[in-house]
Amino acid sequence: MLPIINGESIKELDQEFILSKGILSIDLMEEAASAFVEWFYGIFKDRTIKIYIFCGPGNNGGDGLAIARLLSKMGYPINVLYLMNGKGCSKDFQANFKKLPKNFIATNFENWNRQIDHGSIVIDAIFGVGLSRVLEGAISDLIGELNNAIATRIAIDLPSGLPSDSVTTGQVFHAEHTVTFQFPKLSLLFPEHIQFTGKLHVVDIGIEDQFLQKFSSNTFYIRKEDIFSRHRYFHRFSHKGDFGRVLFIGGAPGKIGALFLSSYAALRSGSGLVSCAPEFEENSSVQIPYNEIMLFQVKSNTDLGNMDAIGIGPGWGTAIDPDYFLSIMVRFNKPMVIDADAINLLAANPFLLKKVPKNSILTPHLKEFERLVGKVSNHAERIEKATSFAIEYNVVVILKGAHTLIALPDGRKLFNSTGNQYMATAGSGDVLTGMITSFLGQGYSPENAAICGVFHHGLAGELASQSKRRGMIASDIIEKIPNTFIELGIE
Ligand SMILES: NC(=O)C1=CN([C@@H]2O[C@H](COP(=O)(O)OP(=O)(O)OC[C@H]3O[C@@H](n4cnc5c(N)ncnc54)[C@H](OP(=O)(O)O)[C@@H]3O)[C@@H](O)[C@H]2O)[C@H](O)CC1
Ligand SMILES: [K+]
Repeated sequence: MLPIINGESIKELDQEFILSKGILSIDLMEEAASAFVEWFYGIFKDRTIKIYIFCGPGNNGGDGLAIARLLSKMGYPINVLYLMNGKGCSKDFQANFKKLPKNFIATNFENWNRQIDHGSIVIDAIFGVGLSRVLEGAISDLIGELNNAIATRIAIDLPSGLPSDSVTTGQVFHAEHTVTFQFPKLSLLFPEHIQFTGKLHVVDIGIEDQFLQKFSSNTFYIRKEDIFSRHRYFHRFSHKGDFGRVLFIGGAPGKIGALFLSSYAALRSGSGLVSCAPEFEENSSVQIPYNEIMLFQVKSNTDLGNMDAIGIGPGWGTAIDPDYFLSIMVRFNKPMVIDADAINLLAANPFLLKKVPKNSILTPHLKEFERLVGKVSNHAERIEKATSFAIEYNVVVILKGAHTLIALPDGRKLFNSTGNQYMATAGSGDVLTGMITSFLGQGYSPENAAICGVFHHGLAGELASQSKRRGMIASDIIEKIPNTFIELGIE
């Protein structure tokens, strides 16, 4: 997985990397600029579009100058506006400034006529990971102006004003696209920063994962290439029992749809045998809308041990006796997936928390999470609380949202890269519970079930939204689960 390095260690990382490769820091800057330009040309093919590049005094500004040179060579009309500070500019900024072609328009921003043509592109190369304080005065005003311009805004590495690892308190550039180098900076993954980050693109500048690993051992970004090896593979003699026997418990009257969504998602994720136990009076008649799903009675059936995995909570309601939940955990006594009303039950009855089977997977949305751990004021605090909760109770915590966080019991934090805003729809979480439970039942470790479940869920949402956009519903996500296996080459 791709390590995420904190802002303070990035300078040290760059130094060590260039030393180990026998290259100069300006070579790495050139690599970064080329990676940006390759991304840029993939999207903005019209070479008559006017581009303004705002360059700060440090290496982020140096990137901007190198990009200006490369884009101008390709024929794009470029305007460079540079900002000096009292201490002068970085060495690589100066070197790239000298490399600008002779006929190039580069203006000190103090002499700028403050005009941005409508429909042009504004590239923010003012500050990156070297931001040392909140923006003030003329720079803050400039960012405010750029945010009001009728233009497409693109940030290089980080939107200016955004600290790398914490929540911002000041003025920040509002990017439509952020193109970040090698790995996402942590703050780009915070939901409160989505308005600044826009669409996030991570571009490779040639620093290998093994090299990055030396600078971060506990925070990672999950990419497509991390998934293949985490799956189990079956052969033509595999029996339906090999694909797991899973049970879903939940679905009180009026909320039974949640239980069916989880169950159906498990079938589409490859489970061999799927049963569901709705919270109805025993022997009352319940119509299951899918022929492949069996009905199961939990209360009269003492033996839960022949289930490979249990997903509990979707639509369970608020009237559940905590001792009943306890009896299920004790009878099953293996990792289970705990969601929705089952999480609320844990929060309301802390004695139950200590009884949760080790390595179980909890999948709270942000409100359910607060019920478990108390109020949190921002995402940085939420990440810390999820991590300590996972360690304390020896469970996997999946904090659902943009860039879903998987907090593992050994303290590692994994951020997901798939999914989009259209997935914020009723039942989307129930689908995720179904998928994770399915993988757990197919014999995956809790860690791999969580990673594969979260990644495939986001990918299924991306695929479904291609034709459905904001009209996408949870069942559409389920229908695309099989395509995610095809897309990733999973047998
Ligand atoms: N491996 C990589 O990821 C690479 C990254 N590159 C790019 O380099 C930047 C980081 O460059 P750095 O020079 O360390 O920092 P910045 O350019 O972001 O900013 C430093 C200058 O900005 C001044 N500063 C900082 N905060 C403020 C502020 N609030 N107001 C005014 N001025 C500010 C700072 O001045 P100080 O007074 O704080 O010293 C510096 O002058 C990274 O983000 C990438 O874009 C490389 O190109 C290649 C590899
Ligand atoms: K920037």
